[in-house]
Amino acid sequence: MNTQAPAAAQSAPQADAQQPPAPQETAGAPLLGPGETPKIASRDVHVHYGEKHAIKGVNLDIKENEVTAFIGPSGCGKSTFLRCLNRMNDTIDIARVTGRITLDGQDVYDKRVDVVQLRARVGMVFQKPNPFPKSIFENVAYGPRIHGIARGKDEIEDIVMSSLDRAGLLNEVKDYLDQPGTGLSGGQQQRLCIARAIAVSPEVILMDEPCSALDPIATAKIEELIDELRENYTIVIVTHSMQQAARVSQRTAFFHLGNLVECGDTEQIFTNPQHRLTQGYITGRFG
Ligand SMILES: Nc1ncnc2c1ncn2[C@@H]1O[C@H](COP(=O)(O)OP(=O)(O)OP(=O)(O)O)[C@@H](O)[C@H]1O
Repeated sequence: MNTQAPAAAQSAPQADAQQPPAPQETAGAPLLGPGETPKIASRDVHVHYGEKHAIKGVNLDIKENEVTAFIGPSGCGKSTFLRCLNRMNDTIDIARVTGRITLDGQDVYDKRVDVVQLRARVGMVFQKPNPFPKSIFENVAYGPRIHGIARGKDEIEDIVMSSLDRAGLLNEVKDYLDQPGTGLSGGQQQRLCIARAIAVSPEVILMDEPCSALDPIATAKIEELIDELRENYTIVIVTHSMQQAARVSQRTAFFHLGNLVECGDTEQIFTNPQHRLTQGYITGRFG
């Protein structure tokens, strides 16, 4: 597989605002330069749901220890592409993924890949907080137990405490660890889900609109947390909020009708987009 940036992607053309670009015409810098190694690399990735062509030849590199935001109008394929990165689309019968996605250079769609292990390395946090119907402690302990990450009681307890701490939740719940996770507020439940993802030592955390069900205060806490987490994890976030993308991400990828239209430094995308479709979206001309 050719891993060089397509020439058109390097030269960042100005395309017709009415027409979605062909995949090779992605503006900005979707691929890293020579000498830079992506954590995740996608090459010519297409997704079909039956007849529906939802993702059209996406070439994109995701940098390590950065937050990459996926933005774009509803239905443009952000969540579909996110789900390709840890094979969550495998759970959708009619979804067909082609192309190549690598994690640290290894093909995640290789038949020998253990999908359960892959999803431990590339964890996911969903739009609606979805704690298990178990205690706060058990929500976090479950993953390390089934993955055999921790053996003794003390080791499990250490992981639970440090995961809750990293997710910024420990102080609020330390006296109620045996209470049901579902009894927490929405924002706390989402931080519990982040703690649950962290507990299995992922390298990448995918977040699909993690704040859409939360109030502004809970949202601010999650955004702060995302900023702290990027020191140790690679984060990819789908968001409908351009303000959120601008606040939390270092790189932003703009999708439209299944195409990756433009990708670049978040500041550049929001202040000096190269593609007229990106400009139209961020200035609110469509969405
Ligand atoms: N399970 C599915 N079965 C069939 N079609 C689907 C499925 N999931 C998504 N699609 C279609 O694929 C396209 C991309 O959807 P996707 O949810 O990835 O977009 P999105 O940009 O994340 O949208 P939103 O911002 O509204 O969440 C849409 O046309 C959608 O209807």
